[in-house]
Amino acid sequence: MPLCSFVLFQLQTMFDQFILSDILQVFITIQVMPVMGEINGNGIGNGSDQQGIRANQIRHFDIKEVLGRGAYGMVYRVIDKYTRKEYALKKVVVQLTDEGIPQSVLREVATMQSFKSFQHKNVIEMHDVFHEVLENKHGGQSLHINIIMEKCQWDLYTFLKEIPSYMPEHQIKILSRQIFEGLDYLHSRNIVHRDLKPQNIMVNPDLSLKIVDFGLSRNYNTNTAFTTVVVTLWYRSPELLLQCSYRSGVDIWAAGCIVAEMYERTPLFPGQSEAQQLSLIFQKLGLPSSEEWPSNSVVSRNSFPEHQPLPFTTLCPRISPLATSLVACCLRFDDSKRITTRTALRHPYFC
Ligand SMILES: Nc1ncnc2c1ncn2[C@@H]1O[C@H](COP(=O)(O)OP(=O)(O)OP(=O)(O)O)[C@@H](O)[C@H]1O
Ligand SMILES: [Mg+2]
Repeated sequence: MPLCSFVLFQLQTMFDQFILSDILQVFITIQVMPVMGEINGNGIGNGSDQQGIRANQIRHFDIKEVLGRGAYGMVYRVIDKYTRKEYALKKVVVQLTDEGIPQSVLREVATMQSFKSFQHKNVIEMHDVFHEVLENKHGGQSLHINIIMEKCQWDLYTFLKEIPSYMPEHQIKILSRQIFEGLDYLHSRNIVHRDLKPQNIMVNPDLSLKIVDFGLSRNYNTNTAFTTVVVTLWYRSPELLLQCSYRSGVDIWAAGCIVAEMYERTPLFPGQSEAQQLSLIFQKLGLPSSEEWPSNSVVSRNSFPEHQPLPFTTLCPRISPLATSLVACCLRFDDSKRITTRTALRHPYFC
């Protein structure tokens, strides 16, 4: 099937699950931009940007070592051969079969494209996205999506693992504030990250912090209920685990877990299955009352034993009283009572 018909087929079959702006973005990205690519190298960009990347092709970059791996992509350190600037290249390889391009990849491309116009110090700067269609050894074709972004030093997971001792509170505060500032930027643009976790938060030696990996992001409207199973288990909020509708509160829950983890250097709720994750949350924070239990939950409250909340000093012995107060506001069972990014940034913890 020619690539353009294939992409149109993809878009059609995804119509039910994909919002219109995503479709337009993906259409522009996959369908229209290759034409521009012929004129302008193979770039899905405007050929050059303020940072000096020209009509982009992979041969314009020296590919160095692997910086990280994810579900779909490998991330490499690369050097622009012309400007000698260093970047991170996320390469997503998609086999072009009749099964089609994974929706999450299309979503990430669309989101990353829209992020080219967004600028925030705590959200990774995306310089360009371009693609190549390559022949496989056995005759098939694969689509290589190359995302050029600013390169950071560590992800927060590696950072917390490698620092020799506990972080002083003033440093935790610097990092925490930036998580909320990055989220505030995303939420104010109706983007819920949905997969916030230490692996998706980059840290640099000057303690600047950037949120990455919008593979599972999606534009949302206030009343939209999404499909579930998106946030990595340990940082997954109760409404996701109970398969209820959710909004930006899922990121606030994850942020609360991450702030606590920065003090303890160990995850707050390290569940191994969805059921165990819920049990662990209720064992530590107490079983919510029947009034609080969502009426549309697929799991009954009776499935769990009664638990009283444990004091935070037991859960997180290293956390300070003001940090406890902020984390507690992030970890409210009812997402409508959870703190917002705006209010969190005015919390006395940050004053
Ligand atoms: N800009 C960057 N600078 C340095 N390292 C990075 C950068 N972006 C990502 N990494 C590293 O690569 C890892 C994987 O990146 P990323 O989260 O973007 O991909 P992913 O998890 O495959 O995404 P997806 O959820 O779409 O599968 C990160 O956890 C991190 O260690
Ligand atoms: Mg990731």
